Amino acid sequence: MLISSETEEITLPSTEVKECSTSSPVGSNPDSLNGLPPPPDLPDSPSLSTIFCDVNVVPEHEKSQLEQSIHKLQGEIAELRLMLRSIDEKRRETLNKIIDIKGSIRVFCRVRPFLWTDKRRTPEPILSELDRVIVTSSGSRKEFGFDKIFHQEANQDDVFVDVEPILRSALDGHNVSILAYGQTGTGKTFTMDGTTVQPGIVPRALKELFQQVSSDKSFSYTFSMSMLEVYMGNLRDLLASKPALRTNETVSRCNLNIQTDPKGSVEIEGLTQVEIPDFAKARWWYTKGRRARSTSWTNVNEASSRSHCLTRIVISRRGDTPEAKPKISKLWMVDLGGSERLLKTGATGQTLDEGRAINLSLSALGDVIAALRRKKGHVPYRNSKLTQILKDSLGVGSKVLMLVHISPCQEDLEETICSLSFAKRAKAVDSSRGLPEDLKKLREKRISELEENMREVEEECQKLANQISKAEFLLSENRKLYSTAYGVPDESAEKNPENHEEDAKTHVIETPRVTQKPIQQSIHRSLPRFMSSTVASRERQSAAEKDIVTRARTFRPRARSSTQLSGFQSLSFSDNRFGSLLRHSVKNSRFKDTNGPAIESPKCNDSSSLKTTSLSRSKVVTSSDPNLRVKLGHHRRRMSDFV
Ligand SMILES: Nc1ncnc2c1ncn2[C@@H]1O[C@H](COP(=O)(O)OP(=O)(O)OP(=O)(O)O)[C@@H](O)[C@H]1O
Repeated sequence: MLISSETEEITLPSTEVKECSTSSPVGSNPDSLNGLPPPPDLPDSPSLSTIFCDVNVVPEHEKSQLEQSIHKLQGEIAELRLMLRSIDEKRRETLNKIIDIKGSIRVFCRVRPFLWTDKRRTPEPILSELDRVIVTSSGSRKEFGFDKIFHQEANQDDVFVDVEPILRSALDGHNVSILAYGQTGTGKTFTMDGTTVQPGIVPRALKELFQQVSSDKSFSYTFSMSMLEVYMGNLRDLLASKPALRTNETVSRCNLNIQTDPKGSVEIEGLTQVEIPDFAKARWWYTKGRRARSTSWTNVNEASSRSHCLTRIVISRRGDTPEAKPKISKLWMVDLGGSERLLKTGATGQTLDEGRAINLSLSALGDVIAALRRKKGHVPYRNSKLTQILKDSLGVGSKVLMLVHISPCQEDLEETICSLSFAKRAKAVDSSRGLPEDLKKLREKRISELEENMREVEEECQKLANQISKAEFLLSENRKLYSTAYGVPDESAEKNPENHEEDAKTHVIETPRVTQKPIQQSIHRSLPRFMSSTVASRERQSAAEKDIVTRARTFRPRARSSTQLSGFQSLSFSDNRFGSLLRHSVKNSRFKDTNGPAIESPKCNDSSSLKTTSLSRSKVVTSSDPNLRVKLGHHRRRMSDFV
């Protein structure tokens, strides 16, 4: 009768009588599901047809046939989902095994190519091989081993290929940290943010997350994003709505508190957390955060280049049943502050303080990672704000990826050796290096077996996902038809959240702050006592806030500028899996193309940030150290690449 997977495709206005097919409803034929042609690119599929009939001539027995078909399809979809869930479970276990064998803390090294400003000398001091870097300095030779090395010619794609599996882990429910470490100017920001034409890890990861969940039929996911900066031991919210300058809010957003609950989960009080329903919204917020960082850098002088910039994606994964508790995981992507040797730069005053703060926190990070790697009992998380924030995403059950960046230049050699030594410490012990040859071979063999296994399971998952997509399409067409023919409202369409306008809104969730008076009482009621701030800690906080205001005033710019980043405008990754199916069949689909303009999100609440003004490019460098001044000037030029 109405829609068949067997008849030729005929699409007619819904209520006109053109033809009545005598074939059975969609899905009632066993071939309609099991013999589905992969993948379900529906517009080109010859097996589907849409034939609309006049309701007045539809015989009663066909109504029940259609009902049966709908019922059957529902059952088949449920069954397929169950199968997919169990195969997906296998996939997750396999991936976890691979990551565990390779090491849950992986350290990669990326060697920056020579820039036109570099003085190139031969012979070059750095030689990078497959899994080691050899440094030759004044006749001595040092070797540093890594899990992976990206040579000077490696591009952003090459790097992302090795980052991708850890993102899958984040979707599977593990907390994940991706950290870019290295001397100033070695390419940390390039690796994490990238440029318009060469997007880095963060924009690619955002795109990839949405792509991966669009094909995941066994769970539903929601993402939310936060961005913050750690400057001189203080936390600054980068996604907070822009308050008027000099208000208390400006100050309070500069010093957020970190809380840990009894289960060890870390939360940052008052930190803005925005829902990101799609990639377009995600990149809008990310651009906003990046802009806030560069603004702070111009307003409070070198702040952002002398700070750690952290992007957090909170992933909430739900199963089929609404009553099941969602699994929450965190993905941190961190552009660490540049590691400098202060004696060498001869920094003084503010610059010295900043350098010290960064070095202290980096060394605390190194201590934590080394302790975790050695599986030592005590892990010194409390030694810096950075490690306190990342506590639940560095430890047991988490996956850590550190990308150490080095310069290829002779004049940076000492810094390079420091960075490589840091990496060596972080990767000490738990590595295949030092293992006997036969054990190494066994390990490699096991990894390739698991990877092969993983590929098979992924193919299986993909097949099932395709079948579910097809079955869902058939179901929705049958439902539509039923509703048109018999005047019964299509309940599933009403329930579908994709049809809800509300879904398009951006929700800003803010973790409550204990320092805000009206919220304070409820916090005291809801938080365990040990998590509430004490009088002493509040005093410390208000002293720190005053300090920040003083610093901000001291460093008020002579010419204020703001940089508008448009790093994503030319991003275009293709989702070739279901794109055409959904473009043609499902309105308002979550698969829809997200390559919209970068700074455009009319649905976002913060209208102020939508204004794009003509921005001054003048930048002031006020470092107390002449050497550093040159470096920072250089850095600013690099920052302006994003303008
Ligand atoms: N792999 C690369 N390919 C091409 N250019 C690169 C690469 N890595 C870095 N660069 C260039 O080198 C310069 C310095 O890079 P970047 O600003 O990312 O360094 P950084 O380590 O983040 O510095 P800072 O610590 O000061 O923030 C930039 O102009 C960047 O475009």
